[in-house]
Amino acid sequence: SSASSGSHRTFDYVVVGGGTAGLVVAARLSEDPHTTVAVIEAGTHHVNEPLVDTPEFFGQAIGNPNFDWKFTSVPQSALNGNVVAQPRGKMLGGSSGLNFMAWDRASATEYDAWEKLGAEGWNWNSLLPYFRKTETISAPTPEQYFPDGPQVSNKTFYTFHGRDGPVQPSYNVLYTNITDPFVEAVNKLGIPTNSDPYEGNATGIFNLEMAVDRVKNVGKRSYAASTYYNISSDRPNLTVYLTTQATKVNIVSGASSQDLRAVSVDVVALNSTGTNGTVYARKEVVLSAGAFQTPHLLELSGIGNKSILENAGIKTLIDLPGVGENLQDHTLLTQDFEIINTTFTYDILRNDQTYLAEQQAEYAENGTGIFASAQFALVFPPLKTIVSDAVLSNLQGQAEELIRASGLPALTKAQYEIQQGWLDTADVGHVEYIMFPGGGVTAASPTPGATYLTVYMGNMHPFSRGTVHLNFTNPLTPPAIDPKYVDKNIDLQVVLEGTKFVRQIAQTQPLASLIVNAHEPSSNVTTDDEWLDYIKTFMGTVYHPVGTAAMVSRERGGVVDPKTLKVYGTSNLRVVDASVIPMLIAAHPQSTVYAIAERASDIIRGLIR
Ligand SMILES: Cc1cc2nc3c(=O)[nH]c(=O)nc-3n(C[C@H](O)[C@H](O)[C@H](O)COP(=O)(O)OP(=O)(O)OC[C@H]3O[C@@H](n4cnc5c(N)ncnc54)[C@H](O)[C@@H]3O)c2cc1C
Repeated sequence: SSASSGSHRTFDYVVVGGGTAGLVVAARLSEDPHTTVAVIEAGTHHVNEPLVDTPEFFGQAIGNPNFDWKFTSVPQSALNGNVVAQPRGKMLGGSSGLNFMAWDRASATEYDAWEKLGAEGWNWNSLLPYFRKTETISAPTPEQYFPDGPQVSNKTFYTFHGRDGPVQPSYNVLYTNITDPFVEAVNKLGIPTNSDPYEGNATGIFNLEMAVDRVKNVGKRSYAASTYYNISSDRPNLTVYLTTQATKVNIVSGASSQDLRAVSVDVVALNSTGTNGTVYARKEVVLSAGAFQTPHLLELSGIGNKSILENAGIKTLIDLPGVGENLQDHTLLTQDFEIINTTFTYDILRNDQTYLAEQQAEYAENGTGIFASAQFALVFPPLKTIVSDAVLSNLQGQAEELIRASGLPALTKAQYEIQQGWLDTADVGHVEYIMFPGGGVTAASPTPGATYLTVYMGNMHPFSRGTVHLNFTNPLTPPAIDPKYVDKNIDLQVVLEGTKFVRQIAQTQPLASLIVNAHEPSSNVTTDDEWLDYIKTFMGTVYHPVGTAAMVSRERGGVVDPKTLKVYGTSNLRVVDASVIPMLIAAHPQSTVYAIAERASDIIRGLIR
């Protein structure tokens, strides 16, 4: 039910942020008809909005204030002072409504590392039931396997996948004829096809599930608003405040001198349909505002590093120096190649107006065809597959030096020790390649009539650590986001090696004979210095910030207790979103965020102790 202004603004639970995690928590807590739940969401609910629903339009809502918070980083010193765009979904559904719909998981080792860092109870085995609980998915058909990928039995498939969860991901149904040659070239370079990367080893090259519904809302993005909100929206005990921004959690002394209590949330209307004033929580406040805005709200509420709060003139209620620290993100570098134009690619939507019109009609009629597709192949090689032994040992040396550096925060040191091992591990992807069969996404414009192959490269396990902190005390001013991209030289070097390897893929058969030339960067870019120049000019993000309210021990710099997800020093303020992830994983995070929120909901309901 939608909120009207009025006097009944007290609920058992107030969830701040109706995004990916927030809508899971709201849907699960409101299953009990005697529990009242409010969601405070700054964006609107987009219904029948092509820029959200149509898979082929992925990326087009970025930068549009109706969908995107449009944050930017502070100037990045290792990138010649460039600022890097930091889009975040501003709508019911949050970033699950803005993202590229990739639906994958990391390797078991990477989730188990969270527990090693101190996130007690959070590991592959404890998350697997929640991955399954989130989704309904059909096993791939024989045509949906990549070359050289053995078929997985239904029994095995459903050990690792869900049959009755709200999100409806699916395998793509339309493939271009550049995909198989790309897979075969990657195979030749020692990276095998992985038929089911969802079983705990997510390395290799694989066809992935996409959050595209082909069952219920056929051909549409399957995201938190169309799934978790849809199943709960007509409950009278669930209230959603849209176009309403939370500005502060009000906190008072609690029963014990140790623990403070969150009692209400101040809110500001962003337009005439929004709500001004205060929303009250009888039991708890749950922060699900995402990896940038959750720490921002904590600081605005007096929880954070005392000296940062003092500088801003905010009274410190809980001195918690981990708030807004430990920011980690996957950096992105994009290259494209012109390919011979007898090859069918997504460029056809630019190059063939008849096909475009036919496809538009088919999508409008049936929800099928190229507009229901966003086709990628994902490649997660271990580091040693893409670099020489000499480079590997050099990188290991750099990691060792980083570990020995004095003044390293305890959490970072523990992470580095794990990451150093991963430099030489077979079951952890170190970089990611995303193959998109089409062009038009690099800085160089496509030539009319030409066809392209795009390869995005991401660094999965960076050593650089950034911060997000309040900028001004005006709560409506965005926080200062400083990801410190490639701040550590080892990251720059991994990106350099990873980027150069893309050329190697392009030079390997059967792909090589389909390539006309390197388009962006052009084949003039060959030396390391030229590559580094390209990297520093064009580095962006895969949009995966995590870690800014980490669930590790307070002594280690944690912000929430992993057993309860309660903010240290409070009895009833929890964080449930990507902020709690203690260390990045080699995967796109959304399916993991949904699983975290499912497990968190069981913790809040007392089903896990
Ligand atoms: C452009 C883009 C592409 C991506 N591509 C992929 C992909 O292909 N696959 C993948 O797995 N992941 C992808 N991701 C990442 C993934 O979407 C996020 O990791 C995930 O959705 C984060 O979930 P969350 O619940 O932490 O935050 P969000 O889903 O962002 O939710 C936060 C919510 O809180 C609201 N909010 C924030 N502050 C306030 C406030 N003060 N008051 C009221 N409301 C507030 C926001 O409007 C938002 O709705 C992408 C992200 C982006 C931005």
